[in-house]
Amino acid sequence: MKVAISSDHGGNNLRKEIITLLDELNISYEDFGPKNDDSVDYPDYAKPVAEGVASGNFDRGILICGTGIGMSIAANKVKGIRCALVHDVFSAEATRQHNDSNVLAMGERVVGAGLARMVAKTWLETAFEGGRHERRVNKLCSLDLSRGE
Ligand SMILES: O=C(CO)[C@H](O)[C@H](O)[C@H](O)COP(=O)(O)O
Repeated sequence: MKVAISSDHGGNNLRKEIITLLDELNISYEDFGPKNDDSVDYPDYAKPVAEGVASGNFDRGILICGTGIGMSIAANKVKGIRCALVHDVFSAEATRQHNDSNVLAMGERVVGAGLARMVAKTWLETAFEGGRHERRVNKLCSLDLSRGE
């Protein structure tokens, strides 16, 4: 599995924690920054991760900002992205099993590093269940087409 990861300034510390987790799990990744703590705009950092996943260059994406909300809104505007904003382990498992989410968003100002690591590990290690959920995910994908770009 190859993961793309980025944050804004509000998620820099948690991004570093999650990168440590990816190293521990031997999961390959590309870090899209930012490279310092300057204030930046989250859509600029969501874009390369979401587009990298949508294009197939990466299997999954992880996005972190202060709340995770801005990053999740931005990512879900990219066709093919199912970004889940998650701060608990139950939802991390459920969104992989039921939604086949391909991007995880978290907020550094919302969740502690210990729980965020558990959320990310669960999300990375849980498989999509398929079955009835596949029909629903296909309907999600068809909503992309109805945007009429
Ligand atoms: O997009 C967000 C809110 O939904 C993120 O939490 C951002 O990190 C936040 O808006 C950044 O705020 P700041 O006051 O510029 O640090």
